[in-house]
Amino acid sequence: MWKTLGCTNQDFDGERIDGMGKGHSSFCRDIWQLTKEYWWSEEKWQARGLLAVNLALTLGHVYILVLINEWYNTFYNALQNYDKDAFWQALGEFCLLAAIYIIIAVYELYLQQMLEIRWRRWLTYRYLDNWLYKRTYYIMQLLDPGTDNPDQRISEDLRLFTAYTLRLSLGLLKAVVTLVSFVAILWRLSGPLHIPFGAWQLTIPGYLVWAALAYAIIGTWLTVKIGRPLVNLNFDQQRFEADFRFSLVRLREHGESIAFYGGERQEQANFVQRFRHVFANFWQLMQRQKQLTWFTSGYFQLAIIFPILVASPRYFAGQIQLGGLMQISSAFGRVQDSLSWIIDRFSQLAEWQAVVNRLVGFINNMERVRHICLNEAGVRIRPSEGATFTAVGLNVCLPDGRQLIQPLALELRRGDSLLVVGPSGCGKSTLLRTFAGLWPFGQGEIRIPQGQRVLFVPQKSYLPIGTLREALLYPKSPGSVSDAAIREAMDLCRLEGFKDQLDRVEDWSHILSLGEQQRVAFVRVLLQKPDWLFLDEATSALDEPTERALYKLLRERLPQTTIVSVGHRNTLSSHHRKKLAIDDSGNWSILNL
Ligand SMILES: Nc1ncnc2c1ncn2[C@@H]1O[C@H](COP(=O)(O)OP(=O)(O)OP(=O)(O)O)[C@@H](O)[C@H]1O
Repeated sequence: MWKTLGCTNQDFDGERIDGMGKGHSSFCRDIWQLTKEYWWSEEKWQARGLLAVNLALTLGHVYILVLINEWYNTFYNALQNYDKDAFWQALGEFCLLAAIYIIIAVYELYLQQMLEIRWRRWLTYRYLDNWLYKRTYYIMQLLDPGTDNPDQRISEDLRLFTAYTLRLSLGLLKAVVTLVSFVAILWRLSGPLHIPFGAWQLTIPGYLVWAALAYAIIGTWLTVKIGRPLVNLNFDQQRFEADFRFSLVRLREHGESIAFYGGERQEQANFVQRFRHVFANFWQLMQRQKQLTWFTSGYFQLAIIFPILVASPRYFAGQIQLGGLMQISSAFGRVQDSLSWIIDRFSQLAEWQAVVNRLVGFINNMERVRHICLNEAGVRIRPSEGATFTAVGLNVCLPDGRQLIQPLALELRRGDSLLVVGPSGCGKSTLLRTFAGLWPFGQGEIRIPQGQRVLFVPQKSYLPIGTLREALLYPKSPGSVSDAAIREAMDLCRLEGFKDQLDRVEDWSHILSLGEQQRVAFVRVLLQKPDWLFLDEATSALDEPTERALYKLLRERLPQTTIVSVGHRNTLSSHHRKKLAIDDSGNWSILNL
């Protein structure tokens, strides 16, 4: 049954990472998918304007480099010719060029960073919207365990993506323009090379250009070959680091429970185990980077003397002066720099590709789980026509397709109260999740009255870190209810001891007892006044008199509210009019109390 519905988490195996082997066209498609929306968004004019200024500065940068290269010729010739006037004039020119260069360099970085952070802000909000939309964050946990650490993707990967995309694409542009400009200069300075072959003579025009091209292309090819495994290694490194960090955060979150159990040894073993992955992967990364560094540093050292070596025959033949030799050396360096740009950036390109894979995988999987839930979920939630809550042929299953509860038919009217009972693990909480539209596994239909307030209260309610007022009103905003109303609800729910602490900022889940946290949930109920209230063992940590008082309060204050409670205690029966009993095999019956 579940296979035809497609509603099982076995449909997902996470995104596949093929690294460089993924294919350039699909990589470009991925980049385009991530990039296009911002440049056509409501921020497009600011973004495009900033990009245009960045492009102009990049081109200006290259132009200044060309002028400085020309300056080499003048300056070294002045030195060689002992020409003092030309020397001072060249120094003056240099000061001017250097001043312009500094201004361009400062604003190039500043405006690029401005564009980076604006783009990151836009993408972060978009990813957050997507992640929170229609409870995608929760459904992903059920349907798509392959998407690891979404938090890291939103905080870290988006930062890297915007930084790399801008730096690498502007860097590429600079490299191409520099290459074209300096190849032209090198060609002009180079002259032909004559190689004698017995009676014949081989003439290579512009031989310095060919030497620079050959040097850089061979170097680039070797670097790509050596550095290719870095793509997957970087991807894994990010994942292992995030897993390790997350396990540390869990210790902090569950510190008390772990301390009661004395689970430090177990936790330590868990940390060590996770850190082993970090270590082992980093070790491989190191080895690979070592190989790459052997190569690249040798390559760059050789690049210092290589141009002088190849241009020296013309110098010693008296065809060029010292200024020409120095200009050749500088131009050769620029050609080689821009061609071997990929060498310098290889590990960044690898990481960039890993980041793009992760982000595209994340956004596609978010869309996929939402699509499945909207179109293929077995349990459909529809608005009901009257003021009744109805479940029709509701078949609740586990993610692997096993049936939990036999097809259920249920009708609840305004003011009704239903207690759901059954042995532990029979599916009571899962039934409430299904009512809330959080559980897509199964079949059937739920009809919920439209435009009415529905509130689900779990055994342990979420308490945000912040003021007690925020915790009491969650998810409403702090200004939405008066302090007088909050204090009155606190009195009624026996939280009067905290009335003067509404502004205290704390992690309240670590301060309030479980019973107090359950009373906070009842304050929320009184303040939010839902029409339909679902309570999942919401009074399990309270003593019986307090439980009785709170249910009495609900009846007095919210007489029209329909209450569905899940619980094990016999005392709960007296607060409800109907009982839904479920057994271990998923059979059910409804009794009047
Ligand atoms: N995300 C999940 N993936 C797989 N199985 C799950 C998941 N969530 C719950 N289950 C299983 O579904 C079954 C029903 O769980 P549920 O929490 O609904 O039981 P319950 O009747 O509320 O139990 P209790 O009375 O102990 O709270 C259990 O066997 C549980 O292990």
